[in-house]
Amino acid sequence: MLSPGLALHTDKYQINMMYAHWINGTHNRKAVFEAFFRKLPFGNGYAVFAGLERIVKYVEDLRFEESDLDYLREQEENYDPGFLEELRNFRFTGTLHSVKEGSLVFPNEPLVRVESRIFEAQLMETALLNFMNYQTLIATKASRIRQVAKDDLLMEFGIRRAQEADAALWGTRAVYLAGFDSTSNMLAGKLFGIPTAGTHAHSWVQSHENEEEAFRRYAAALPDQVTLLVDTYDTLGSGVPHAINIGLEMQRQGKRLRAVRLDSGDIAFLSIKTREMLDQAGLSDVKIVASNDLDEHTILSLKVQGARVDSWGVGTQLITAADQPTLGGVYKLVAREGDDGEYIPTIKISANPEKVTTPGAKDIYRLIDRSTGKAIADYLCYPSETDIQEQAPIKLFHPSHTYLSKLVENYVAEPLLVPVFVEGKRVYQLPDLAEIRRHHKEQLQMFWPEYLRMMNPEHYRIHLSDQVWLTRASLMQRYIDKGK
Ligand SMILES: Nc1ncnc2c1ncn2[C@@H]1O[C@H](COP(=O)(O)OP(=O)(O)OP(=O)(O)O)[C@@H](O)[C@H]1O
Ligand SMILES: O=P(O)(O)OC[C@H]1O[C@H](OP(=O)(O)OP(=O)(O)O)[C@H](O)[C@@H]1O
Ligand SMILES: O=C(O)c1cccnc1
Repeated sequence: MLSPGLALHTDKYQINMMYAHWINGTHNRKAVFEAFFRKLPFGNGYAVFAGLERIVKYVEDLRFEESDLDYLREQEENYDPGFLEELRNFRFTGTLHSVKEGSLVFPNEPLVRVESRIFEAQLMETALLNFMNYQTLIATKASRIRQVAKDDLLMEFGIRRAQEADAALWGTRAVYLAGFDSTSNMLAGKLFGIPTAGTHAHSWVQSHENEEEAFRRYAAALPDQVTLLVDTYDTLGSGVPHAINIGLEMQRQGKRLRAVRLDSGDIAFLSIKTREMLDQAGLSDVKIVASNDLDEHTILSLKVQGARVDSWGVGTQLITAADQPTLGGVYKLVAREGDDGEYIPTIKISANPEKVTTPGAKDIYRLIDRSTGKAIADYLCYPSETDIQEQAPIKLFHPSHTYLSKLVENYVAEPLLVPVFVEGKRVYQLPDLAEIRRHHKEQLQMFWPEYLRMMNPEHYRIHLSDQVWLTRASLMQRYIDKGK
């Protein structure tokens, strides 16, 4: 949105491979790639998928502009002019499936599946991962904060500390879809319809001779939304008493001081004292906002300490995912078109068993217990496998200790991947943010609290169908034998 023309928002090696495919005449061969991550961030029990709206817009607008072609021509003299002509006509003509934004997702399950000419699918890897990795990470962080804040108001304050403008904008959207109430980011408010909220800075107080007068003038200017920042000089000695004076003046005028904001010092102690002072002055309806480098850990700790905070302003730690600044999602080739037009499953072998990919284009289903309405496990199978769609009893087995299994019978199987583009045409209506937020809430209700807790959550299982497991095992064996 901020940066038009994203065809070159890619790594050079993608263009190199596109060129090599074109030279070899394999560029029109079909391929299937799947995007997934291997490890949950922040030690959380789930991640919140986000980034689809950005991906959809990217795919729809994916064109090489004349200036892109000029640049490529300058960069690489060896490029055949025919290749650049091919790029000039580049459009996404493939099929893309994706998980819906706001869904709870887990390691090693396909979140986005791209089936198209390898020429197209290869180019898209970089941008698609860039959008999915960042937005999913930030939505997950925000969802964690929502879990500990319970029903308190949550305001996003991060724009100034974000990794530049696009991150502030799309990060804010991710934060909102995962349950924050508002943002201070006006551009995000305008572009995405996110409610905006704000207090005032220390500079407002510093730009006046005295604090009380600064508060009075601010209240006079914006009487319907007054939150006064009380820590510029001395929170309990001057800030809160001055705010109380203004609150009482407003009361006499039939108006209401909304809140005071604490932005330094011991927030537990200061909020408890501030609450007492406000209550004693007859201002029980004035709320307390806290900010200052907060995250889910400090908020939880403050709640345990009995802090009397009604609303939290969270910036730096959230918008930068400071404790884990990347998700590490990958995009792997899982099938390629053979000479006869049939798909051949592909594998990437690794010494680390966790990094061996799962071959073949896969669907993913969430199995929901009919009697409790709660998720049992996610299930990966090939689209050709119909037992899951027919809700037949299904055997779930441990991927490495396959003798450990259980039969699941009374379940509903909800497909997680929905078609977004089919043969180049968008078939998915992007939901608005209100709907995505609703969907995220419904998803949370579908999981037992054990999976949602912030610390040491239960491990939610992803199971492979027999066929997927057998294909993976036989391909691994084939490559191990070849290596001997
Ligand atoms: N009672 C508390 N328990 C745990 N953490 C707290 C408590 N009160 C505040 N914090 C957190 O501790 C950190 C204190 O930050 P810092 O050391 O910058 O102090 P400060 O009081 O903000 O000082 P400054 O005036 O320089 O802003 C912040 O992350 C804040 O959210
Ligand atoms: O700490 P965060 O979670 O990132 O929340 C945003 C911070 O940004 C502001 O501070 P800053 O010092 O930039 O400006 P100020 O003078 O308005 O306090 C605000 O007062 C918060 O402390
Ligand atoms: O509105 C606020 O209080 C605010 C906004 C951005 C950053 N810090 C605070």
